[in-house]
Amino acid sequence: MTLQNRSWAEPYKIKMVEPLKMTTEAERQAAIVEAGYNTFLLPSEDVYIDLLTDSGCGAMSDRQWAGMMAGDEAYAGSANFYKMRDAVEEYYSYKYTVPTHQGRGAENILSQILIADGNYVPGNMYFTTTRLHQELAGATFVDVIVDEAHDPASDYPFKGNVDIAKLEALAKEVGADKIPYVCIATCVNMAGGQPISMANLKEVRAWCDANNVLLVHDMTRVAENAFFIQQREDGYREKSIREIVYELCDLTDAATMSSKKDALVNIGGFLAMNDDSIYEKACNLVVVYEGLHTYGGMAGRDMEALAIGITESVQDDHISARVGQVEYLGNKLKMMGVPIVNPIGGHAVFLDARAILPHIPQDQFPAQALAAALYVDAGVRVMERGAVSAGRSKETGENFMPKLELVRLTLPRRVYTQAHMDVVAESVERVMKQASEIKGLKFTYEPEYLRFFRGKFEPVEG
Ligand SMILES: Cc1ncc(COP(=O)(O)O)c(C=O)c1O
Ligand SMILES: N[C@@H](Cc1ccc(O)cc1)C(=O)O
Repeated sequence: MTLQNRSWAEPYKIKMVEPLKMTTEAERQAAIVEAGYNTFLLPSEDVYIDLLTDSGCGAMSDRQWAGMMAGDEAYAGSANFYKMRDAVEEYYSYKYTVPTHQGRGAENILSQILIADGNYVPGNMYFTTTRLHQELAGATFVDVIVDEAHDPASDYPFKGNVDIAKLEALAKEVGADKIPYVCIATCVNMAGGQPISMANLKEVRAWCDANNVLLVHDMTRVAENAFFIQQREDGYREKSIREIVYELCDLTDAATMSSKKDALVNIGGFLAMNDDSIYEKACNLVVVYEGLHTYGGMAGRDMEALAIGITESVQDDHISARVGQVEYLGNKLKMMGVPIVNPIGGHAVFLDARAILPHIPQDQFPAQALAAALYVDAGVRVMERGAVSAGRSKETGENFMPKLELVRLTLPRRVYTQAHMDVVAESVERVMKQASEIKGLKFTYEPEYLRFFRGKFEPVEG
């Protein structure tokens, strides 16, 4: 893909550094026990290379930091809000923008506006917070992603695609009038950072039009999706990321955004749409949950940084280096024989924990155990994305047992170097060699909502 015969380098240079703390293996062993084998509960000071998430932990540019000084912290009508709103319209096509403190704030408001009790919301695989807000608003989430997305070994280039036959079957079963909207994520997080193709999104759009159903876009990683379209889809090779991002957004009616990812800021999000009646309802609700409709929980300076981040996020050089670094790590792991989700994703490399730890049954959470072992080996923090994340069925209370039992090595944007990636890959290789010594885990504490964030575990003995 981007890695041709010549070497490439990041399109920036480093002008400020944050020292990292090294710890001993004994210290890390004590820290993971204290954290209940949950990497979310580790103090970040005890982490050497932090690949927990790509959310809010990217490096802002000097332009963005300069913009922070131009923060207009007026309670109402901040100049930075108008700049952010204009950037959303110019780059993402949506006419109306409602700021929120982060993505899930937007999900909450949108779900409350569009969902009625007993509705169904189809989507290209679930995301934890998105599904929870849909459920809290009274809907049942239905996965309509293509089957290939559930197979880590499949090389299918657009694993984020919707299987239109699944959408059609749902509408036949429950009635299209019970479907308020189809929820499409670009570069599907839980599928391994896998893109939806433009052609498929157009088909979804046509289906929505034919059935009088809205199309909502979780645009958290839209620029990464655009990069894969540019690389893989006929007719897009000569188009810029900026053009492709705009075209993707323009196919949809409304969007929720966690701007802590692709839009290169440390905090913030928004809800955006073209329909003025939805906008009016969103303005009514945002004042209840987030703040006035011109700040929605964001400081003026953060809205300024976001407006600038949007422009940087769609630059071709930026995005090819960003996805290129993920590819570099993924290819290195592949060469070492580590089983990972194929194709390599946009924001992360996903390890196939089932294949690495075949001796641990899924109800003993192999991905959680692997994430903990990786931390102990070299201080690299990663995240479980399997049965713990999937939670329990709201109907039966049973644990979901997803086909994908993964560990996610997530790359913050513009933060680490290739040397960090080498250290990470070597650690994964070392842990894999000792895989048979890793034990399964059981819950000692299970929170009611989004249990993966704060749950605690201990090893299953025997
Ligand atoms: C695909 C996707 N949607 C929504 C969210 C929610 O965003 P936030 O963490 O900003 O609330 C996230 C990350 O959490 C995400 O990765
Ligand atoms: N969206 C962020 C933070 C997050 C992590 C896990 C979640 O299930 C929810 C939110 C991420 O994907 O990394």
